[in-house]
Amino acid sequence: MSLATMDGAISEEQRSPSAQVSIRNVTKVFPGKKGFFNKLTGKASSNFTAIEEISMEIEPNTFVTIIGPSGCGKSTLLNMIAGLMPITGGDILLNGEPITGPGPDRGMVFQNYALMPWMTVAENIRFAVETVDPKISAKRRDRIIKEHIQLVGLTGAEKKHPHELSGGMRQRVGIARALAINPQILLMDEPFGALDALTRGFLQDEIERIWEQQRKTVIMITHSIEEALLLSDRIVMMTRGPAARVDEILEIPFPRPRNRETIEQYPAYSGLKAEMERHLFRETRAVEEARIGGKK
Ligand SMILES: Nc1ncnc2c1ncn2[C@@H]1O[C@H](COP(=O)(O)OP(=O)(O)OP(=O)(O)O)[C@@H](O)[C@H]1O
Repeated sequence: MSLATMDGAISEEQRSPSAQVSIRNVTKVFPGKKGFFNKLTGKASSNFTAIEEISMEIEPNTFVTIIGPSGCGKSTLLNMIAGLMPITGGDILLNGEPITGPGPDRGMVFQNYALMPWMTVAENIRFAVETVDPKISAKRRDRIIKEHIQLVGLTGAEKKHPHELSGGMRQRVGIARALAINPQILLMDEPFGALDALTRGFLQDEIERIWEQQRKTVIMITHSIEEALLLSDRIVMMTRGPAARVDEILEIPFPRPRNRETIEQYPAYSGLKAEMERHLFRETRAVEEARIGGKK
């Protein structure tokens, strides 16, 4: 990934010719409501600029995390990369082509798992595989399902339904389903946010192990500084909203495979952690101050 400027703009020479994802001056404005009440009062609620002129280039096989204060627009940005939400201004390119909607080149993992409750583990994965490739042979499909259930450590749970699984196991299904369509990019929106600390740690280790095997490009949102430092090659720190921007992009130099027990011993670890803490405290404090000021 290259570039990170306070004003978000990138010049031609900063643009990476090898970028897999190019986010160029992207802005998202949510339109104000024009409901019945607004018609009666003659007042329309004003438009809301969530993010403004965000730019970054992401090279293949990099693990990128996005971190920033609550409500700054992380999910908005990820949803636009996923093609689930229209872009107001700018472009998001995947391999040089503008993203205009969702596609099998991007697999998504959601915080709330988003599994089909009436389907078993194997059926949830099968559904995704068949949606992407309706003509796939049964033999190949079943092999993909089996391999991905194995990959996330769920062998034996193939016939269980989501309600029979713990949160950690459900998210393993979510990860298997996203990877089973063999996407170029894995998009993860706070994938471990709903899990207890221990399960979260186990799944972080699993993601690190799977990433070592597959080296897919990952773009992940997290609120955890330690999680970002354990998993990322680059950490994108966003400013507070409205009109959130990229403040800085940190390069994470630790060698791989990484291990949570040893990573803290690298000399750069404490400095990077302190920098991220300072950023998040500063941005979150400003959000709180604006909120209190707004209530007066
Ligand atoms: N559909 C929508 N209509 C209007 N405003 C929206 C919509 N979706 C998001 N927003 C606003 O855009 C801003 C960014 O929201 P978003 O969910 O992307 O932030 P986030 O950084 O992912 O938050 P969190 O860390 O709390 O999950 C917020 O102020 C939110 O209220």
